[in-house]
Amino acid sequence: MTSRVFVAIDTPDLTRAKAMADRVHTHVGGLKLGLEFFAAHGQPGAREMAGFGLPIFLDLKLHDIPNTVAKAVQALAPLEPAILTVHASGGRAMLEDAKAAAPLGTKVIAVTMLTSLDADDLVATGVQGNAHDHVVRLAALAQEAGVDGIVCSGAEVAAAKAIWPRGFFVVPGVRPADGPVGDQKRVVTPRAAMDAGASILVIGRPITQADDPDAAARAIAATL
Ligand SMILES: O=c1ccn([C@@H]2O[C@H](COP(=O)(O)O)[C@@H](O)[C@H]2O)c(=O)[nH]1
Repeated sequence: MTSRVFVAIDTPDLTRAKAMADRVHTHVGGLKLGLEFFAAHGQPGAREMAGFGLPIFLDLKLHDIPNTVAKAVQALAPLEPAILTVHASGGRAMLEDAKAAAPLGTKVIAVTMLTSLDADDLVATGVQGNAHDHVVRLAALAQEAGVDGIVCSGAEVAAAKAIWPRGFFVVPGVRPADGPVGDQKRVVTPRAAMDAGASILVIGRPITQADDPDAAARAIAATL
């Protein structure tokens, strides 16, 4: 079965990105390219990474007025990414326009509450309620807007799936038991995220910063 792990290739160094993808590409289901990589290498870099033959997840977390996001999605369309992210908090019209502008084969996925945030961060940013309530509220908005799914932590995925059984659930903030969490605050293990209903997992540093990235990717796959 194809792996449900997308490895986050978070580096501005194209040579390093390609070397990492080369090492792990037989143990993962896709490559996630985010702001760090795309800011450095843009569409030509994404095309080079597509050469590994794995689905490309463009994690650009677009967040602007509807017209600007729709035009950005149109500009990205030639890459035909398997997955493209926007921020759910951009609002319903922005989500609708992003989905309308995306190629048919691209899943548009709305980021709800970043996994690097916790309850205190919600208070500090003026958001009412806890992480669970915030994620479920934004999942409902994303579903109504017609996008394909959401990004949330493994702690909320079961609740989001309960209101959106056919949604596609992307779970980052994944850490093998007792691994360093770094800047992530809402973390779960790969197994727990899958058991809770994740469609795919996004895993970066536990693989890419391991002494032996292929062994780390294989070890994670073995727990799923
Ligand atoms: O809420 C979110 C949304 C996206 N991410 C991205 O996932 C990876 C996680 O990397 P790790 O090294 O496994 O922490 C990274 O590219 C983030 O931009 C997220 O972590 N949380």
